[in-house]
Amino acid sequence: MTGARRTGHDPVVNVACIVVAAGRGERLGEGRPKAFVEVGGRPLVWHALRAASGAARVTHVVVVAPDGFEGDPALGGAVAVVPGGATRQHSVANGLAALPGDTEVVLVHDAARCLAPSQLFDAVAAGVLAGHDAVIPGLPVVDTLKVVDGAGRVTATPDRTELRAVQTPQGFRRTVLERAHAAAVERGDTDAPDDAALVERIGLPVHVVAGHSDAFKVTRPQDLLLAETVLARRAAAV
Ligand SMILES: Nc1ccn([C@@H]2O[C@H](COP(=O)(O)OP(=O)(O)OP(=O)(O)O)[C@@H](O)[C@H]2O)c(=O)n1
Ligand SMILES: C[C@](O)(CO)[C@H](O)COP(=O)(O)O
Repeated sequence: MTGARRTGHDPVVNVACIVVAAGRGERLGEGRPKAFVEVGGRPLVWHALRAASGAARVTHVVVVAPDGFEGDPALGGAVAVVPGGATRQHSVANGLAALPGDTEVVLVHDAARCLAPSQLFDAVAAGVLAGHDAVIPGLPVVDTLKVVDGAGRVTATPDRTELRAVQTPQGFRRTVLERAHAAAVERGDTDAPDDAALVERIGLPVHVVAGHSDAFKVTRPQDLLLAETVLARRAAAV
């Protein structure tokens, strides 16, 4: 989709979404890139692009695709398709390099979080438009977490009320995300866990908003079963 949108009384702001879909999906073990594994009869990336394009505040969608999949029909919902990199961080950098010059806000989204709803994209974008440099969705953790040393001994039990399991889309002021990625390259970092971590490393605050239970990441085979269940629940609700 193209064209800046006027949202309510906001001035026109171009909000681009980079959907990273170039991972191998080794933990899923389907023998093909995870983003092209199907749930509800459609590839994960198709669902992710549908949600990104359906967000009222998103004006431009770039997808980062694995080798050989650049022309796949599932990518029809994206304006631009760019090649993936060796790590997620490299893939995001490739997407960033392909943004139109007038982009002011960037959302970065995992194709693997294929059922994150459009409202979550809008909520994250709204946080950036309200003045935060970086906004990420997060949910409280449901397990007690332990810090464990190399010998298998527990060294700490963090207070889980302070912990969040973070999701995508993550939203940034474009100049901040570009600075964070450039600083990572200077430091020699190549495989950041997420984009917010790169912003933290340049000393800027990252704001957390409520995540969504449907924004879980398809990582292992049982996650496909959950995705099918969510789609069936949605179909039954219409
Ligand atoms: N070189 C990479 C690695 C990951 N990703 C994307 O980043 C998201 C989160 O990555 P992850 O869930 O780890 O996907 P994979 O790397 O495919 O999974 P695995 O580690 O099991 O191989 C996914 O949408 C994936 O396609 C990417 O675009 N480029
Ligand atoms: C970006 C991310 O989805 C935030 O939770 C996550 O860090 C990706 O992790 P992965 O190990 O690359 O799947």
